[in-house]
Amino acid sequence: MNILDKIVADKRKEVALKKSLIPESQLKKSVLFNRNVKSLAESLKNSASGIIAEHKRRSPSKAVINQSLNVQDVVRGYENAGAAGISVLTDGKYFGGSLDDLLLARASVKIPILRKEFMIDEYQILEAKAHGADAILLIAAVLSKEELQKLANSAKDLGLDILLEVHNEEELEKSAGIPADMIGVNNRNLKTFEVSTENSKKLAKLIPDGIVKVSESGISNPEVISDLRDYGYEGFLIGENFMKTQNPGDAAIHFIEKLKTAITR
Ligand SMILES: O=C(O)c1ccccc1NCC(=O)[C@H](O)[C@H](O)COP(=O)(O)O
Repeated sequence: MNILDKIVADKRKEVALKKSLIPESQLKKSVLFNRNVKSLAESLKNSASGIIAEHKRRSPSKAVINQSLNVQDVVRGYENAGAAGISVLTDGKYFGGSLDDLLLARASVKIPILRKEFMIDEYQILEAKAHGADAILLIAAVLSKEELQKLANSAKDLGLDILLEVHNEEELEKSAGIPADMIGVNNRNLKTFEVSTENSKKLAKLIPDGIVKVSESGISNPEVISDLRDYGYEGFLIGENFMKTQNPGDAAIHFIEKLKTAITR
């Protein structure tokens, strides 16, 4: 079994357990459930940086990245640096995240927040809304077309933006007709962990017009963003490059300063 299949198998068990403890009716009582969400896609379109900065403590590909920081300090630093949005990993077992991280992030920043999670059930979409997310992630590699449609409808009913993640042409074809606000091309192969930003360039022309293009993973250099903008990308998801430092907010400030120079050259 590859790591992605293992993560999803664990997630199915986790969601089943949670459902038995916290009914959907309780999630809908959260004060955040009726909050007006903000559009991450719109924020990316109107942003100078286009950066979605991620809170990521560890990962299957890198083990520990940074476990010593407060989520609120990290996300405030990102907002202050000029990020268009925040991504919060909520998976506990493989990424060291939690729904509490999402709540703390929500309480700390005004910019849109993506719940970065392996979504396999509509229950998790309700959870995302109840904990203050503005957008959710759907990963084409782990969902059938029918599942994608069902989860996307559920997100749209709650007013949440959808970042639909693909890694190859086949997944992009499967995603046709799904009401995504953003298509994210993952530069990391989630089965082998190989990373290449060339993947974003390869798939760019196959993404339908009108959908915000996001390049995800393995971005550590502003020149890469400058290059990907020429392929129509408006969003750039960056985790490890910021989180591996002692001050991710400062790292984002320096990155965005260099990005401005790279873009104007
Ligand atoms: O990051 C991993 O190792 C990983 C492994 C398996 C499934 C998902 C994984 N990452 C989730 C992400 O999509 C990234 O955290 C995100 O794109 C940021 O990537 P990076 O800038 O390379 O930290």
